[in-house]
Amino acid sequence: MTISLAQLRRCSAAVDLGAARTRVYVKNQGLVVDEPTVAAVNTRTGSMLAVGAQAEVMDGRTPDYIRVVRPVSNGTVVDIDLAQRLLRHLVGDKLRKTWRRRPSMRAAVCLPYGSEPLAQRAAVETLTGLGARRVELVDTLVAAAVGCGLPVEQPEATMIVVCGAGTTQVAVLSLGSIVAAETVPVGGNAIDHAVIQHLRLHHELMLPNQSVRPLHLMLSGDGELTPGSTEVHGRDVVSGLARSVHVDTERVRRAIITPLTAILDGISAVLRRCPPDLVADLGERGIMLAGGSALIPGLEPMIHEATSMPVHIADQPSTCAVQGLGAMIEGKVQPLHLDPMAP
Ligand SMILES: Nc1ncnc2c1ncn2[C@@H]1O[C@H](COP(=O)(O)OP(=O)(O)OP(=O)(O)O)[C@@H](O)[C@H]1O
Repeated sequence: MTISLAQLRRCSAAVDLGAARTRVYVKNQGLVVDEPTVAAVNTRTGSMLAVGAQAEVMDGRTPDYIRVVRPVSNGTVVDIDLAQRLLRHLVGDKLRKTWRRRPSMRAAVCLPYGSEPLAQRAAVETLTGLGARRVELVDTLVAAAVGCGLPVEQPEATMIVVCGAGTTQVAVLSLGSIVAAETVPVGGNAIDHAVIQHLRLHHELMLPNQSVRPLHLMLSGDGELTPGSTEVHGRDVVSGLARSVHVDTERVRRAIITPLTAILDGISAVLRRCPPDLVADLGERGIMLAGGSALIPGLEPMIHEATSMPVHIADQPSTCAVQGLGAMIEGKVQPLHLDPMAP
């Protein structure tokens, strides 16, 4: 199947069903949904109690009969029915009106590089269940590169690293296609896990999931602006009581280096497989970081130090992929030869 820009231009909506967040771009409206891919379900009745940010704050705070679930794992829809119900709630009237007006509605979905046919089928079924007559699949790496404003259609190399929640995808693109790519099973979740383990080991403190993000924010920024230590609240591992500790921010930064090295390995593997001409281009242009985890403190300088290449973080790293897909359905992108993925 060949996906052309002409086909994408006939789509009314672009969807990025991520493990952490779901984003929907509607033609002529822009980004209408950017919410956590989370639903709270009543296990007794099967009814959905909350979705998105409302459901996320319930995580870890629910009684037995309520479960907070994520229907997407590593970019793959693992529960089609739940994903459809979640999307239906999130888009609400925003998309329903558009779809009612256009019964032959088409949608574009971005999927991780190298997605299995089963994962592609699950994405297509999720969208067709919502009323889409046809679903176009686009590689997240291509969509994110377009969303970052990289000249992917030119005969020169561009390198993109999409750091998601469950995985990090690395690719070198030229002439609108992927020349070499790699998926590393490390993302924001692995970094959160490293922080939680560090506090468990060195401070005997169980950190609630909700507290990891504020800790990230304290770790980011340069050393002068970031305080040397920061107060964290959690539960004492031994007594089970609430406790606060002062955490050395530098030590937490060091604790997350180990999972980050896997991303460096992925970048090196892709560079090794690239023709020398393209690697020479990259020396000038550098590496573009996209995805929510591009903001992980220390990632950018670490990649720069390991590769000696310029490293840039996209302006809006979290929404690059869906914005790129949105630009394609709006017809704002120059002709390029997209790497198609058959449903
Ligand atoms: N400011 C920040 N600092 C550090 N990490 C962040 C920040 N903002 C978001 N993240 C991390 O980014 C991840 C979410 O990124 P993104 O929204 O790109 O993922 P996704 O597309 O849903 O996931 P995937 O690509 O794995 O399906 C989360 O793990 C989150 O912890």
